[in-house]
Amino acid sequence: MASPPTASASASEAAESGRRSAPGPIDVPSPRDHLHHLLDRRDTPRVVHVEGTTMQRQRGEAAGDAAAAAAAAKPEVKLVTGDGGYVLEDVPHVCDYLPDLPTYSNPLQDNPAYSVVKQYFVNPDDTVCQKAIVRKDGPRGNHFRRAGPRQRVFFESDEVHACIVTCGGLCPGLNTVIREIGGYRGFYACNTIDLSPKSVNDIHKRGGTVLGTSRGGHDTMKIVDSIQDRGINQVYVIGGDGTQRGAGVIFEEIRRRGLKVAVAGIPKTIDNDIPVIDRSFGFDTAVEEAQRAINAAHVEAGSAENGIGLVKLMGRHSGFIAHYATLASRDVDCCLIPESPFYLEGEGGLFRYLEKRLKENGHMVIVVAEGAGQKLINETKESMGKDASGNSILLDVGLWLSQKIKEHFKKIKTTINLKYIDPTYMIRAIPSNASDNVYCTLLAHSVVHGAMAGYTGFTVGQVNGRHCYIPFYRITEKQNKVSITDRMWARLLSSTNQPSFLSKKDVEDAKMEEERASKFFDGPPPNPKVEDKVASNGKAVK
Ligand SMILES: Nc1ncnc2c1ncn2[C@@H]1O[C@H](COP(=O)(O)OP(=O)(O)O)[C@@H](O)[C@H]1O
Ligand SMILES: O=P(O)(O)OC[C@H]1O[C@](O)(COP(=O)(O)O)[C@@H](O)[C@@H]1O
Ligand SMILES: [Mg+2]
Repeated sequence: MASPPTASASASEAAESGRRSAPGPIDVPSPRDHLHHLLDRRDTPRVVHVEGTTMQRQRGEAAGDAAAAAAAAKPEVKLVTGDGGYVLEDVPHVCDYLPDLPTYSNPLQDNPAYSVVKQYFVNPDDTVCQKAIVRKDGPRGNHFRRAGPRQRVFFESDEVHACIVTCGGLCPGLNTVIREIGGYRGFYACNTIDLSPKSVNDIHKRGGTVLGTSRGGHDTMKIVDSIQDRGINQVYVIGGDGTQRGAGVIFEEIRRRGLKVAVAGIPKTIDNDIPVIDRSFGFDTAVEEAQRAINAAHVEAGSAENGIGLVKLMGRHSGFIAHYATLASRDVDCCLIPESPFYLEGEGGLFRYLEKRLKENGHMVIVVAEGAGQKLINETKESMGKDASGNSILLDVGLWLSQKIKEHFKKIKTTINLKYIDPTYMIRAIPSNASDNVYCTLLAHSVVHGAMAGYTGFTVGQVNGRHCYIPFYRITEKQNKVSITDRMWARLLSSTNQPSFLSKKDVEDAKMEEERASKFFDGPPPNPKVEDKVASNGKAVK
């Protein structure tokens, strides 16, 4: 097993030195506070804290009673602290609960294709920092274990009996990931397909998933029974936040049963709503494909008097596709996303802006993310309940908005030509583009390397351009959202010239909220206050 990085200062020393009182309305975390945030997460009561090279495990399952079993079923936070406010949020390893497993030399070293590589195996101590921007006097911050092939592996090739499962909505690139992981079996007897190099040969050129997908129906005990009965020892789970949550529960049950089974996730979401990682696969493809719909809307709008082209794009809670598709297109006059509430009537409202834009330009294009304006719609329509996975079913903002715009212009006796385009399912059903294909391939390789090395209970992800292994709880504890207080959203506002729909107070509230969230979830900030400085020996610098 990979040994954690050495640290000259003890965590308690570093933690003690970092403690400071809250200096203002926004409490900037010291390294100690940050550690406490990690340790105190509601759903993560069990902690394995590693100082330097010594692992100290604090686990309750040995007691064997119900409380201990319940505690054992909760996710575990595995921390390694080092010099200068360094924190590694490590992932579980099969050796954590099966300490005496044999290891084997990685068969890849005999692969002629890789013989030219200078240093093929990654150093087991390599970690990837979560925040790319740090200051010389700031803490080094949060890190994740670097992905890649290890010299020693915990599974012999012949012994591997893997399964792949895809869940949730479709996303371009699913088949590429399946193809690159290689093929094995799924969970349920009447619902599995055997994959072979031949059968997966050209699936990356097809949209959808050759395995099929579904929502709901997660039954942890049945799934783990099935894994056990079939002798599966590597489980690859491709899916979004819901799926990764499900994978976390499967992993906990597998650990409770003491099975030598690696459970690894590959984050899938066209919405790009998974936190921590740079972007999710399929997102790039979706933004590219959305251009076709936006172009069509622009052509339609530009060819009619007072033409309005309205395009709905996916994005349940996160408007990234709409945001980036708008920025890429430059033909869009207004982009509406779930993160930025808007209103229709009055000064600064959508209708005034539409009237102005039509007067100036004779036509316009609006892009709306499917989760935008749901509160507004709910004022007049009943909610649609939940899907089988428990996600709220959204009301169609595109149809609603089309109706509202038509009613408004009728009221002010202005003739308009509105064309509504909903390309959502067409976008997510296409195969991945070249860039996503390469991304999926590399993610698939990284996840297999992790499982072979015995890591488990992790999701593979790209952070600051490097692949790493991220504990499940980090991926599922919050959603990645468009930050309406950062430069990227400002760039969009300046490119479309649309109103921000936000009052000064809304902006202040949004800033406070985002700062609070990043304090809790993202680790120490790059610019801690002077009193929070920590020297390389872990002592506070005054
Ligand atoms: N908290 C959870 N525990 C166990 N399984 C879950 C949990 N949340 C979602 N799931 C399961 O994960 C699968 C996919 O979830 P869903 O929300 O539909 O898609 P996505 O993974 O794309 O977000 C479903 O089968 C759902 O039942
Ligand atoms: O109609 P469906 O198939 O339930 O999917 C709709 C949802 O699926 C998505 O495409 C992806 O959502 P998930 O990542 O949760 O699967 C959303 O953008 C959309 O709201
Ligand atoms: Mg989801």
